[in-house]
Amino acid sequence: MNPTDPPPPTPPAAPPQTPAPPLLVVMGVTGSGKTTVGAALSRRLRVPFADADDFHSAANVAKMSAGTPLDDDDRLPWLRSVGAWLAEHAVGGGVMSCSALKRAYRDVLRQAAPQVVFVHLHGEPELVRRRVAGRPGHFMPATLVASQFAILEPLQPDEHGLVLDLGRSVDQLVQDYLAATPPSPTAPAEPSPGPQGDSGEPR
Ligand SMILES: Nc1ncnc2c1ncn2[C@@H]1O[C@H](COP(=O)(O)OP(=O)(O)O)[C@@H](O)[C@H]1O
Ligand SMILES: O=C(O)[C@H](O)[C@@H](O)[C@H](O)[C@H](O)COP(=O)(O)O
Repeated sequence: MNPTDPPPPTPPAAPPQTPAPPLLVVMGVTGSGKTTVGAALSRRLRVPFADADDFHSAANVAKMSAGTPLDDDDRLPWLRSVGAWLAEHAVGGGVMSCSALKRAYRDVLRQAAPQVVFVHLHGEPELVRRRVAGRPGHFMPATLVASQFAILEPLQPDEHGLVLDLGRSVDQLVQDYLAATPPSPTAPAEPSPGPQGDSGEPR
């Protein structure tokens, strides 16, 4: 190499790692607040929201409306369609509210979207029963709350997720999620929170 030759070009710096947008399943028994909190989280995180209630077959809805709990066979096709939505949103992120009561059900969802994070809203059965009894215009009777707690399997240590206290307000729960989830290194600085808490600003 001639000493007057220009130095070889340096390779371009690697672009900064942009973290994937969150892909969440807000899980828990009927009436735990999945729909309400899931929708608030999706606004805060600026990702699409879906409610697994809307993925049930008419037969499943009729069964629950009549006060009969679903069984594993009823739930499998439903979980597969919920998993398909998660897979479709794996890149852009999303929030799905889905009871996902058993480990095996969450395995179906993880198989479709391995990066999914579960946010379990957990709390007192009596508070949940009161909320379901007071919720207007929903097919789920309060009599099914007990059966949902009976089959609920909490997140296991190897499952990616966190547990939040459903007794807190919706704004508090959004903040609890954000506090438990470290901000990404490339995210802009957090603005000071407004008076209403859930400001809809991206994290
Ligand atoms: N954190 C909360 N604090 C007070 N009420 C809540 C809270 N989350 C949900 N609710 C109310 O409880 C009822 C059940 O909530 P919902 O989101 O429908 O639960 P799920 O989707 O888990 O069945 C609704 O009437 C809702 O307005
Ligand atoms: O697996 C089930 O038994 C159902 O999916 C149930 O868990 C779910 O809770 C109902 O769809 C009612 O809907 P909400 O949970 O929104 O009340």
